[in-house]
Amino acid sequence: MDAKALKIEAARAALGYVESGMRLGIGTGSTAEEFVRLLAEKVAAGMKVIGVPTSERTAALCRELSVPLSTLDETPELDLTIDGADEIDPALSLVKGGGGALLREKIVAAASARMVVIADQTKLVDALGRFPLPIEVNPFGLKATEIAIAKAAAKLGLSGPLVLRKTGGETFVTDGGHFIIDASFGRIPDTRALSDALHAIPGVVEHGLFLGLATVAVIAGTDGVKTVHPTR
Ligand SMILES: O=C[C@H](O)[C@H](O)[C@H](O)COP(=O)(O)O
Repeated sequence: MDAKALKIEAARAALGYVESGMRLGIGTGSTAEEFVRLLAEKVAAGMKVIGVPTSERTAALCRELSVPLSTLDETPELDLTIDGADEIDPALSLVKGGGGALLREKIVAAASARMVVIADQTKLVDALGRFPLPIEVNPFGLKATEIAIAKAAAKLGLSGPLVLRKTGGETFVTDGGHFIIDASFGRIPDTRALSDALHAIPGVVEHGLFLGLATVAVIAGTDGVKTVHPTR
């Protein structure tokens, strides 16, 4: 089974968490897109849900497939968010933001009673940090913010390249108008300490560590789909 097929299997299994009448946070990325496609089939068959998309990209796909949408301002409390991840550890701490949507994803997940993460088995890790950590920053004072990130990381014994994300040769700009610095720190032993240190930097808007947000992960592998609960 190829990676796309595994993503579809995880997305299909996550549909089991969706009930008619729910207010849904809808994630971003290739796995979340498979979920949107399957959700659209359920909606066409009569399921009543209202979705809050976590990116303009997801919003466009939902509109194309006639999945009813709301905004977080109109619908500020959600029953469930379904989203992908770049890395998932045994506590269900996540790295997200490979697609640049981490800020809206985190706001939506925090407004949801539950968050189901969908992924193929390659996303499971023993410790977060193999995937570069996306850090969303304000364009103002970019260099100063980068220096502050490096200093904060060094205090925690972390170091590595900080790379301003580009796409097609241009600086990548998030839906919120911010930039992303991808931080290759390697293994992050204390994710909470790094999260707190990054939040203390004024130019950092948000980062891609999702701690204590995911309630369950639905992981598709070559031997089937399994449900993972956080080990705390
Ligand atoms: O910003 C993007 C999101 O955090 C995605 O959920 C994450 O990058 C995983 O994406 P994919 O399902 O394409 O691997």
